[in-house]
Amino acid sequence: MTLTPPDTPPAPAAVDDGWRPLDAHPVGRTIAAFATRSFVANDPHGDRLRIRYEARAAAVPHATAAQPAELRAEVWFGPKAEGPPGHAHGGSVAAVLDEAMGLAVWLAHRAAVAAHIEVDFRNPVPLGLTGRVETTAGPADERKSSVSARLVGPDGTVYGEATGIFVLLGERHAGRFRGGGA
Ligand SMILES: CCCCCCCCCCCCCC(=O)SCCNC(=O)CCNC(=O)[C@H](O)C(C)(C)COP(=O)(O)OP(=O)(O)OC[C@H]1O[C@@H](n2cnc3c(N)ncnc32)[C@H](O)[C@@H]1OP(=O)(O)O
Repeated sequence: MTLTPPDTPPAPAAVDDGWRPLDAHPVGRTIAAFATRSFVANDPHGDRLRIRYEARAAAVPHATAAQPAELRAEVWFGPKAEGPPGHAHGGSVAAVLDEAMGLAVWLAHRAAVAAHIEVDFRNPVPLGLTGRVETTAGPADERKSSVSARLVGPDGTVYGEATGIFVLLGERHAGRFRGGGA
């Protein structure tokens, strides 16, 4: 007995496009551990934001102009992300884009913090949307990397676009961004 009607075309063979969960990569494991504590990603079962990162091996560990780092995420905006009625708060959209850009730079180069970001809100994000964040981190000089990101819906709608300058952490920042908390 088959559950497939005879006129249904066979499912296309799965194509391995190289994307893996972030923690499947050596550098990505450290980054994924950081993300379990971060403002954006720390509540994967909550009602605000749920986000899952993936990376492509070719991007790790050093991006070049010809081969930029590729980190992407699937993100869900839940009811507690509300800003305008029924829609996501701009801060939640900006935070998602900010974090994804930071992690993309980290994946491509090393840990970095945002020095400057710009966000364009292209369309209001309906609560309940599951969208995709795509990032592109280019090459870095000794101190910084530029990076861009966008949030796209399943139908191709672009909800937000961002660019950023991320400063790579080095000796001069020793102690400034230590872990901790109260
Ligand atoms: C294991 C590790 C744990 C930590 C992990 C953290 C991961 C986080 C993951 C992601 C989380 C999500 C992400 C987040 O939310 S990160 C959180 C939000 N960001 C911050 O809290 C950062 C606060 N700011 C600072 O601490 C300092 O200002 C930094 C460190 C950023 C720079 O101070 P520093 O004294 O070090 O730098 P510099 O002055 O020598 O400048 C260096 C270069 O950068 C250029 N520049 C500087 N500022 C700007 C600007 N505003 N626009 C354009 N360009 C700027 C500058 O011209 C120079 O370029 P050049 O002259 O070399 O060409």
